[in-house]
Amino acid sequence: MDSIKVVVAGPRGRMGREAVILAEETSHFELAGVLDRKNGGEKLNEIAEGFSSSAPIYTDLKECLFETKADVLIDLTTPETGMLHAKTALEMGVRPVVGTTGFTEDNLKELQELSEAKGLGVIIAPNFAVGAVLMMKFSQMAAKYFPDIEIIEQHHDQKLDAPSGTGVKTAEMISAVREEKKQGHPNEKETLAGARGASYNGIRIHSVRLPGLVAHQEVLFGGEGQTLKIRHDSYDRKSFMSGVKLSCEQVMKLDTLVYGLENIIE
Ligand SMILES: NC(=O)c1ccc[n+]([C@@H]2O[C@H](COP(=O)([O-])OP(=O)(O)OC[C@H]3O[C@@H](n4cnc5c(N)ncnc54)[C@H](O)[C@@H]3O)[C@@H](O)[C@H]2O)c1
Ligand SMILES: O=C(O)C1=N[C@H](C(=O)O)CCC1
Repeated sequence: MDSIKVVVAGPRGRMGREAVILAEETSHFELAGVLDRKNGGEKLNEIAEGFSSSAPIYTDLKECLFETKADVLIDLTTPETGMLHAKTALEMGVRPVVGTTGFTEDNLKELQELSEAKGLGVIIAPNFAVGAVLMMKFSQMAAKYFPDIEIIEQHHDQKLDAPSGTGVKTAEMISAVREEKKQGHPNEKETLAGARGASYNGIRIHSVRLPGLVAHQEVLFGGEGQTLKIRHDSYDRKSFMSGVKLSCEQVMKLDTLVYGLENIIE
C-alpha cells in the first residue's frame, strides 16, 4: 500500500491526540504535520508528552497543506472550523476525513458540490466506531417492524453539539426507510419545554451530557407488549481509530463525498 501523508487538525484534543498516535503507529501513514491553534513553528514531541513524532506544528492551514504536501486532512475540531478546514483542503487538492460533528445539511451539500467539482474524495463520519455503525444499521432494520422509536444518546459534558452526530445520523438512516410519524399521544403536551426531546421526522432524540461518559447511544423501539433496545458504548476513544484509519485509506480512492462509515465498510 502506498504511503499516505496525513495532517491532523486539533492534535491536542481528545480525539486529535488519538489520531496523532494512530498516524505515528501506522506504517503506511506519514504524519506530515499538525494544525493547532497555538505552538506554530514548534515540533509535536516538544509540546506535549506522549507524542513520539517530531511533525511540525502549523497554525495556518494553507501554509500547512502547502508545505507538507499532505494527501489527507483529518479534522477533529469544532463544526465551524471543521467546515472551513474541509473547504480549504479541497481547494488545495487535499482530501478531508472529517470526524467533527455538528455539520448542517447545507454544509454537507456545499462540500459534496466542491468535492465533485474538484474530483476529490471526502469522508464525513459522525461515528468512526464499527460498533456504532452496526447499531445504526441494526436500528434501520428494526424500524421496519417497530416504527415507534426514541434515541437516547449520552456523551461527556464537554461536548459542544446536541444532538450528537450519531444521534442525527441514526434518525436519518431510519427516516430513509420509515414514514414520518407523530409518536406518543396525539394530544400530549410538554409542561416543561424539551421534556419530549428533539424530533427528527417524529423520531425523538434525547441528549444526556455528564462527566464520566465517553460516547453511548441506545435506540429504543416499542411495539405491542414488547420493546427492543439496541445499544452501543464507546468507553475509550481508541474505539474510533480503526474507522479513522480505514477512512484515510478509502478517501484516497474516492472522487466524491461519502457521509457515514457504513458506506465504506464491507
Ligand atoms: N466521528 C467520530 O467518531 C467522533 C468521535 C469523537 C468525537 N468526535 C467529534 O470530534 C470533534 C472533536 O472532539 P474532541 O472530543 O476531540 O474535542 P476537543 O475539544 O477535545 O478537541 C478539539 C480540538 O480542536 C482544536 N481546535 C479548535 N479550533 C481549531 C483550529 N481553528 N485550528 C486547530 N485546532 C483547533 C482545539 O484546540 C481542541 O484541541 C467534535 O466535533 C466531536 O463531536 C467525532
Ligand atoms: O465525543 C464526542 O463528541 C463524540 N461525538 C460523535 C457524535 O457526535 O456522534 C461520536 C461519538 C463521540
